[in-house]
Amino acid sequence: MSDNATAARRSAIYLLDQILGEGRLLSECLAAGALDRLAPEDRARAQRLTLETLRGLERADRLLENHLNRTPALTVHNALRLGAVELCHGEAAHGVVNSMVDIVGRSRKHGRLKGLVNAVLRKVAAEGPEAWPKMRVPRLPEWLRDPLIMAWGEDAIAGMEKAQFAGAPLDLTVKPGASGPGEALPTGSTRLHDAGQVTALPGYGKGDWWVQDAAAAIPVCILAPKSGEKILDLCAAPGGKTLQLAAAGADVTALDVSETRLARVHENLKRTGLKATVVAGDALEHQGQYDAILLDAPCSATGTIRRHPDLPFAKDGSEFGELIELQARMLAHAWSLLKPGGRLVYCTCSLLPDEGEVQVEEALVQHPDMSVDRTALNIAGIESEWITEEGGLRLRPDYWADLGGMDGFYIARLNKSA
Ligand SMILES: C[S@@+](CC[C@H](N)C(=O)[O-])C[C@H]1O[C@@H](n2cnc3c(N)ncnc32)[C@H](O)[C@@H]1O
Repeated sequence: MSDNATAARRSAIYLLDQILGEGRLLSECLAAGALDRLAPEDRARAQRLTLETLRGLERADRLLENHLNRTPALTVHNALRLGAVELCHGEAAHGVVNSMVDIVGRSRKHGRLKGLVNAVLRKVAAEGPEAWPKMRVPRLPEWLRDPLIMAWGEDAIAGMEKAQFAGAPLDLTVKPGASGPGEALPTGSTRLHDAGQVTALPGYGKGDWWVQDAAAAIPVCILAPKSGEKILDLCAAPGGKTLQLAAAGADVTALDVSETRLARVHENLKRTGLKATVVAGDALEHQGQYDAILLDAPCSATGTIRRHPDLPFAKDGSEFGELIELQARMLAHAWSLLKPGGRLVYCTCSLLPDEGEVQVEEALVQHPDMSVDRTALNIAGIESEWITEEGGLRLRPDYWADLGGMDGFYIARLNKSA
């Protein structure tokens, strides 16, 4: 057992404690420096272990409950869950068990439970790996599963859960005229299934491409930016769509309320050699007149669970009402910043119709000079059955099942009368 492997496991258990016990998102823990003390490869390992444990949590709990009389303290439970997932993924039993016994044994509060950890994990090592693939695909929690079933039906949700359990490959958007690694997807992004370290991939240093889920690259294709146009990217950070707009030669203003997240936009622009005016500010207070606007509004992010399996555990849906209200206000304000004859793309990485289809239906009632442009959806790789009644585009994680799925998104192009 290497010290590094144990350090990564200890950090993964800490992250699981934060997500499952404190309701914090993994991204928040990382931004707060949770893994800063680890070497880069151990940091990557701790993150991978955390994500794998969350994806397999339901199965791990089922295996563990057979050997536990009562649920232990959260941190011990998380050590057992992590151990169970690693064992069932084929990791050598002695390394995993010794490491978890060591971690729990060193805890002042829980050290006396190291015998229990040893005994339980040995039983899981004996029977878990064979049982694991026969267990059901882990389900979303009911607070999210129920409204999604109402919206899309049981079969679709089962497909989404399968995609979420499988996790996401790495998608790249390649700068026009450059090339990038990976296989080409129908919409033009490229995809790698075993990417490894992103910064080591060819073209990273030259800024030939950036990481962006294939679904997240579609809104800008639908906006169809033209060289020289004055375009506002209203909620821009970390900047994947800003880069697409800038790469098309548009005169881009990239605005976001979060200074911390805007640092990523600056980094991305620098690496790719692309240009945009970056503004820190509230979208609701911004002024100006633009040829085109991209509104990638803050949302529940329920379309990104393939990549962020912490979300259903850290959240409970209680703040979604406020987000839905904010989206409506942002859309109304963005509309006032659009020149007559201009176009706006509204999008969210959400699976909830209230953050997509319903927002557009309501905006159409409120703005007589607004119309949905269905012809703008006529781009490579878009299937006609993904187009919604009101004329938007609904993308779901269960689409492209054979290719490795895509993030859930809602996208609509709205044109303003001249
Ligand atoms: C879905 S993310 C944007 C992702 C980005 N468009 C991209 O492609 O990389 C939503 C963003 O909205 C920002 N945001 C939230 N409230 C805002 C507000 N009132 N004004 C401006 N930005 C806001 C958040 O900081 C977050 O970066």
